[in-house]
Amino acid sequence: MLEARDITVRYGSRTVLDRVTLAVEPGSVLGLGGPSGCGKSTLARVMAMMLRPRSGTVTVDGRTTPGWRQRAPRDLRIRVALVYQQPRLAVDPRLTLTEIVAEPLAAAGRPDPARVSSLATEVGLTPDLLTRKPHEVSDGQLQRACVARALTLSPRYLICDEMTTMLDASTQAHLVAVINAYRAQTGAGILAISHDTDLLTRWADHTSSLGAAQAGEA
Ligand SMILES: Nc1ncnc2c1ncn2[C@@H]1O[C@H](COP(=O)(O)OP(=O)(O)OP(=O)(O)O)[C@@H](O)[C@H]1O
Repeated sequence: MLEARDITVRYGSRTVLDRVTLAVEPGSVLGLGGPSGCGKSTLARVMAMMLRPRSGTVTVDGRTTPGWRQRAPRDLRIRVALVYQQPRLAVDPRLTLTEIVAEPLAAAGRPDPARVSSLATEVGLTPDLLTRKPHEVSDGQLQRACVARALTLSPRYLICDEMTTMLDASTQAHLVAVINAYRAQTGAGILAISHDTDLLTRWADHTSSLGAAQAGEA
């Protein structure tokens, strides 16, 4: 289970999350909705151990992270992958799509071109696209690369933060299908964050909502 417990986050004097608790079960899709600005992306970053909360804990399969960002143990961090809403802000513009997909494997010191190639095929990237750089492809094509990149190290949990909001319906359907297949094969747990209640109803086994009250002043 990926569990956030009693998470409180403040930006300056503003409390964005106030003792929020949320758990993602292995093998299931938890949908998380809530109004714009209520703190969904903030919670996603905390659960991926990329943002240190003011208080609260994140536990991955029974292990509570002792630190955040680089201070979280690497083997714990790579259990949780995050796909962002805006792929252009999530990639190095100098890299080709192949290099983007391969990044986590390269960083781990174990390049695996066969895995990169099979993930690229799964997400629907053709060989001609793989040699291009981000400015030469569409948002949908780039997001396909970001989904493949998120799966390279076989995370136990995948957080999709408004992953398909900027995409056309067919790319959205394809990427949701890829993630569902990954979940079925591996038993991974998915946190699907979206303000699109139709998408969450179709995709998630359970849904939860961060209330507007979370966005109050401290
Ligand atoms: N680094 C930051 N510094 C200060 N305020 C921030 C920071 N990041 C987010 N905020 C503010 O915190 C609030 C919650 O932001 P967050 O992105 O987590 O909400 P959200 O529910 O994901 O919103 P949306 O659905 O619009 O993406 C917003 O008011 C946002 O402006």
